[in-house]
Amino acid sequence: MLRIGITGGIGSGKSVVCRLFRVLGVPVYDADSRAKWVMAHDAVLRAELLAAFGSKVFDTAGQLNRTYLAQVAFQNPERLAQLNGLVHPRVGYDFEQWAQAQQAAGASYILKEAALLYESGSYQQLDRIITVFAPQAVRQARVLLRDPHRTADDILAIIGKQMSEEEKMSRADYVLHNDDKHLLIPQVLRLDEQFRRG
Ligand SMILES: CC(C)(COP(=O)(O)OP(=O)(O)OC[C@H]1O[C@@H](n2cnc3c(N)ncnc32)[C@H](O)[C@@H]1O)[C@@H](O)C(=O)NCCC(=O)NCCS
Ligand SMILES: Nc1ncnc2c1ncn2[C@@H]1O[C@H](COP(=O)(O)OP(=O)(O)OP(=O)(O)O)[C@@H](O)[C@H]1O
Repeated sequence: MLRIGITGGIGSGKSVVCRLFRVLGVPVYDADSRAKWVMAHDAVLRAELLAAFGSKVFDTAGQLNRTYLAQVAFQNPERLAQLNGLVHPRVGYDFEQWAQAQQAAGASYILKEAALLYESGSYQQLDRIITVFAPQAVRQARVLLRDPHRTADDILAIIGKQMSEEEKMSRADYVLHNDDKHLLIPQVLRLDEQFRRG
């Protein structure tokens, strides 16, 4: 069973691409949302987050306070490194369990979607990597529409914390162009055919 990673900067269109693969029946692991699930449910990690970031990290209902954590982490490189250091190993473990279950169920290949595949080191758990590319101006415009609570400055701060698109593309095995000039579906179908062949 091939393990394929899919990455790209904020707003590049990873989730949209993964939705297409899901329609084709491919199991997809969404690292960003699994990270949030693990942060909310893993008792050891919750205690570590509380110790590192204080009581505001969870709200009165015990839910992860994402707005607070985004403010702290995306504005301060040391705090972000600390957060990543706590969360990424747990997500790596969670992915490994999930991948083994998919293999046992007979999947021909699986996808792992993550904004930080290279930065977190999790590319090492994968056989091949796809980078989804869109120009920065397009990504910013898309995220402003998708996330009304984020300002242009918030988006720039997040972009500044991610590896450049050029570097991600040069390291990837495949690049999907998700600007307004290329059709996405034919690019996804070509890759799906290739991965099913093994
Ligand atoms: C700080 C948190 C709580 C903010 O949550 P919020 O819902 O506001 O934002 P969201 O998760 O949708 O992130 C927005 C975008 O920022 C980027 N991003 C997320 N985490 C990181 C990070 N650690 N470093 C750089 N960029 C990041 C991604 O492109 C992401 O899609 C959340 O991003 C988080 O828990 N991050 C740490 C865990 C992590 O690294 N997740 C990503 C891969 S496992
Ligand atoms: N080809 C496209 N045409 C129009 N809108 C698009 C296209 N691709 C993505 N979008 C829109 O742009 C926004 C960002 O896409 P998406 O959420 O898939 O990005 P992402 O790479 O998963 O971002 P993040 O790293 O923030 O999770 C979404 O609202 C999505 O619907």
